[in-house]
Amino acid sequence: MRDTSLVYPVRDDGSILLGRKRRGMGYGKWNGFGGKIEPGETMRQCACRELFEECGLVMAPEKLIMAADLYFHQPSDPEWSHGGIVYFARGWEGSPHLSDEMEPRWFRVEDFPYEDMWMADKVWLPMILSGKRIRGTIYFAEDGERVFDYDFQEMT
Ligand SMILES: COc1nc(N)nc2c1ncn2[C@H]1C[C@H](O)[C@@H](COP(=O)(O)OP(=O)(O)OP(=O)(O)O)O1
Repeated sequence: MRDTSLVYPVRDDGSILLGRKRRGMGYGKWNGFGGKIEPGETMRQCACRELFEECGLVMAPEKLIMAADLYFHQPSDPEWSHGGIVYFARGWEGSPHLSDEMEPRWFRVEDFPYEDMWMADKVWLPMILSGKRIRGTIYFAEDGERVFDYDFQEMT
């Protein structure tokens, strides 16, 4: 699969915008906003395009804050495996709205709905929410859901 972007907008009070996926990969799960990179785009441009398409927020690519460089690896299915660059966003324009792809809602970090998110999020999201910048690989089982291993390094 092509590499992907994933953006978590953060308000001044620390709450974070998640979206419940309304179609496609991760259907029904709460996640950040993002998608597959298109030819000719940088990953930052991809992240801002997807953020706008999925909830209407307008963000300048250079203002995104990179938080993680991940590889979602399913050894049994190389076609599924893909990279994911994760950003925080602050200082966007506009207000989030429902789209064909996402139902947006603000969450306090302590109220994150991990039971309705990708299982692996429980492992790496708390690291970046605590201010670490990480690079690493998450090894998924054949179902593309369960996690059987992971390996992260902190980026300096
Ligand atoms: C497998 O682990 C994952 N965890 C999390 N938290 N997010 C993930 C994982 N794998 C993919 N994602 C993210 C990356 C993207 O933001 C979306 C998937 O993007 P999608 O397939 O919807 O990409 P689009 O380009 O929007 O797709 P179409 O235009 O083809 O519908 O999930």
